[in-house]
Amino acid sequence: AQPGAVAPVKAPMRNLTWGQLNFIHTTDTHGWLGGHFQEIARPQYSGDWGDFISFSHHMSAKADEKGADLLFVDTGDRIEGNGLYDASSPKGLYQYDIYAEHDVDIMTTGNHELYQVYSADLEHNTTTRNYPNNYIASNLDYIDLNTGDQTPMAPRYRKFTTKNQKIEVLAMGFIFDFTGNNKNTAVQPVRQTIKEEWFQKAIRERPDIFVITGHVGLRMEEFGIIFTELRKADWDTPVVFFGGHAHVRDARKYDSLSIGMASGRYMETIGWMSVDGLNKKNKDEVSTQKSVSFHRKYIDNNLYGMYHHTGLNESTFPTAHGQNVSSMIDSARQALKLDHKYGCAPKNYWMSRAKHGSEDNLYTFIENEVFPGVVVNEERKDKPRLTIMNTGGIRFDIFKGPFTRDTTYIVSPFVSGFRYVPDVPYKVASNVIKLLNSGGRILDMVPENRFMAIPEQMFLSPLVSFTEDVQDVNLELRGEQKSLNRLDDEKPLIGGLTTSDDIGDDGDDTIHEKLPFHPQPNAFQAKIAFPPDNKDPETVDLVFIDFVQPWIIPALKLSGGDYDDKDVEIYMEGTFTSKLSQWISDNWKGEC
Ligand SMILES: O=c1ccn([C@@H]2O[C@H](COP(=O)(O)O)[C@@H](O)[C@H]2O)c(=O)[nH]1
Repeated sequence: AQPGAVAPVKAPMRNLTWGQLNFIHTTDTHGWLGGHFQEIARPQYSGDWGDFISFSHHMSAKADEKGADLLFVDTGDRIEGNGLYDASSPKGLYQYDIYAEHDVDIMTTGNHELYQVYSADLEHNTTTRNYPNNYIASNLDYIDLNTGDQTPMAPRYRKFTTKNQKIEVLAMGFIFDFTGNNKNTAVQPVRQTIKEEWFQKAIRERPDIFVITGHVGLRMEEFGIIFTELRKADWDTPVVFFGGHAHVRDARKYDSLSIGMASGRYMETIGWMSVDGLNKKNKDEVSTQKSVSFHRKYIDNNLYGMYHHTGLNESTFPTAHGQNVSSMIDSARQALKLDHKYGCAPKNYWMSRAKHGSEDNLYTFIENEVFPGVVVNEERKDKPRLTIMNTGGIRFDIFKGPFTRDTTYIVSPFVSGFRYVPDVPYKVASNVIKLLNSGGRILDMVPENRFMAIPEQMFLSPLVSFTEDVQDVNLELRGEQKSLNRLDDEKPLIGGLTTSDDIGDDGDDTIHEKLPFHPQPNAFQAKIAFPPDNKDPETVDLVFIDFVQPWIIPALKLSGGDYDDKDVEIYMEGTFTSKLSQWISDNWKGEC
């Protein structure tokens, strides 16, 4: 763990089940290779990439002892969302080398690798080269902007035989039907990919198991499309899907021989999947087992759990390699001055643990405090303005205490700036936020409204429930101190991730108290420089974060405003991220 990391708390644990073929899955790590080592309220996620490397080493040795196999899968979004990636110039200066210390057997791309030309270039020039035999790009091409050449980012699929059990694996790696990628990549919609000759050939290869990985939420349609097509060609080969993107722990049953799992976000979760009863086809050592069983677990990323699952302890667990990687992270953090303090947060501000509109809600805080302080164009400062941002642009809670350079990128990693449409009739402008927050989509050709929201809410499992509308008293203590109605409840449970998936409620390796989860709107809005008499202004400047422009123009049109992209201008210089750290420096000057 990183120096000064919060110590994980002793907690009731569930054990892992091993099978013939086992997987460790990471996804949506978003640069959190240092782990959540300063998060006092949730100490159960404080392991770092070095601990994970030691854990991986011991689990591989265990697999060898058992004569079983263990494969490592990563399903993308390795970047954006933490100072370790975002604070360097250029971005990712330290991230790629630290990440590459881990051996991955099957790797895919996420949407975050593709938003910027620069990061897609790095994926092509660095990550695919770090993992030449493991990176798979079933529906993604790279475009060389100098020559115009379009080639697969990596092989479309991969077939290999495992070390111990000699299981033949056919692996693919997808990204969801993403349209926000930059000009140096091309994403092929999954419905088209399944018609490709290579895909039709691959699904007829009769391996012992298909491993379909992808930066795809399990409740999105893409895996379902692939599964249906695969089953038309092969009705009985087991299939395991590994997904991501939605930032949740989840598992889905496709049929009795198939399962999918997703393993959360931000290095909070290490996914575990074991498969047993595999029938090795056309080989001498034919297994006679007839039914396949799957076991999934969501491992909290901390040393307490890693000791538990490996049977090791503080002195026997760390490997020299793991310790070296922890030091690499520490050195990078020092070089990037990630602990540099901009100010002291006077209290906690929550994205989903508090209702929108309440004083503990982070979006409400930005609406009421930050936007009025920073959204100013000196030449138009007296003009009333509405300022709109999408909730998905804010990535993490703010905790009471130091607000650092790292916190800035954790809360707001993106490079979005402010644009505006000047002098919009108030009747038209004030309708926009209502349309952005309505269900469905504004127009057929723009992405669905929910793509503005936080990933955790974009594709909800029917099993997820929101917190009932109760008084939010002592919110910051909830989940950390309250005990659950358990028979052995002498010790209170620690607040953390609790999962209900298609398999049941026993997926989390650590038993936690459930934390509140309130639904948030797709976008939020601040009214700035409005007339003091509460009268509606005639016209306003409609200011918005550039990410939401694809929704703003159609919403204006639908509200009766005849605007298009040509009417949009830069409102002021600077990104939301830089404005946020400036506001914190100016306003949170206390001691902590
Ligand atoms: O520039 C950006 C990029 C993304 N977002 C928000 O993030 C989600 C996607 O998050 P994942 O981590 O890929 O799941 C996107 O839908 C937006 O809500 C953003 O605001 N700005």
